[in-house]
Amino acid sequence: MRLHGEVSFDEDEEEVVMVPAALSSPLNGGAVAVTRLVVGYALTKKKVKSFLQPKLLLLARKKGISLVAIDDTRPLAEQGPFDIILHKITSKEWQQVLEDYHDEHPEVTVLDPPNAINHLNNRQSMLAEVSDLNLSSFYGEVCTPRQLVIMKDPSSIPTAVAMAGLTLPLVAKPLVVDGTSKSHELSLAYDEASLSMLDPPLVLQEFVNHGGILFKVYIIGETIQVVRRFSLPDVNTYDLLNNVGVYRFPRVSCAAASADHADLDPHIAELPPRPLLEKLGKELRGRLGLRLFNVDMIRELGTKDRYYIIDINYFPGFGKMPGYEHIFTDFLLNIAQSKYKKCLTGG
Ligand SMILES: Nc1ncnc2c1ncn2[C@@H]1O[C@H](COP(=O)(O)OP(=O)(O)OP(=O)(O)O)[C@@H](O)[C@H]1O
Ligand SMILES: O=P(O)(O)O[C@H]1[C@H](OP(=O)(O)O)[C@@H](OP(=O)(O)O)[C@@H](O)[C@@H](O)[C@@H]1OP(=O)(O)O
Ligand SMILES: [Mg+2]
Ligand SMILES: [Mg+2]
Repeated sequence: MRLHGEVSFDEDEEEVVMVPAALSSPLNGGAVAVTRLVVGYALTKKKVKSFLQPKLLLLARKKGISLVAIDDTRPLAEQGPFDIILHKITSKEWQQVLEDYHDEHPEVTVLDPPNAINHLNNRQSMLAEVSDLNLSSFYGEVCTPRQLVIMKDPSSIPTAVAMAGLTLPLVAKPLVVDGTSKSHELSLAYDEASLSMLDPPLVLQEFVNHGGILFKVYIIGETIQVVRRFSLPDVNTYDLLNNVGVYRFPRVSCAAASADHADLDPHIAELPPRPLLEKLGKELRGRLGLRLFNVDMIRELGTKDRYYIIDINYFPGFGKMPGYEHIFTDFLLNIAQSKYKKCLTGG
């Protein structure tokens, strides 16, 4: 933990600095050791716009957190010093820079480790940790839709699907998630023959009817928050018998509005039980080795507690989460406090 160690009196301080409890140390005459937490960020322009909203910047400033843009054209070692680095840049070069920097500066918290994030950049590995989760059946069942990975040769898809015994309709998703809009282009395939029109590499996932509502579960460290979003509508037998072909969707989730204040059937709107979400968040945090992500969850239509996880995203659109500025700044301060405590106890 880097303590910048300036000594000042509250009333003389130009900026209002709320010194985190574990970091403040009263000195003679009521002065406090002013501590600044320096958080470097390497984010795309789009992410900076959606995440670094004025309300977050203002609160961070009040709490003594400096958010500093990392210049990726300059060596990282020449910038900072940083206490924490936030990042969502998928290039191999950046990941190497970050790993080298972390080897040199293990005291800096990197949120999160690039190799752990990489797990979420592939729609097969992202769900692997979920498929053997064993959440207590008391709270409900959490699983993933059956899916098949197709690497190449579209003409082989109908046979591969039949052999795997997947049930139509199927959602086709690009295998790799690399931040491009192309990696969010989905298709819904109604019949086997049309599957050969798809463009591998992709995953084919069974479509699960869920009443058109999706639960976005945001995880920021130990805090979990869930919101409702409109999702794809259910597909019934009539639709299945009367539709052929592949329906393409540019980016479903981006267009999906919040359904938190919509007048919905209570069976469909009911949020997943809190204990289930707590357990899920804790398990996934540990298994994925990540602290900043969200999980897209749906409840199978007609069931009370059968949930499917269909997507996991690293450093998602936290700016859309109500009250994120408080949760995120507290999260950063907690990291600093635990490091400081460790430092004091020599741990
Ligand atoms: N197996 C499924 N069954 C039912 N609906 C699905 C399924 N998979 C995806 N969907 C619908 O399609 C949407 C987009 O799918 P998904 O979340 O996998 O894509 P994404 O591009 O990774 O989204 P995001 O922008 O959240 O990263 C979901 O939010 C949901 O509405
Ligand atoms: O667009 P937003 O900022 O809100 O965030 C979206 C984010 O885009 P960004 O990282 O470019 O911001 C996406 O990341 P990539 O896969 O494209 O890298 C993905 O994580 C979505 O799930 C996020 O939406 P949410 O799930 O929170 O609704
Ligand atoms: Mg999604
Ligand atoms: Mg996604």
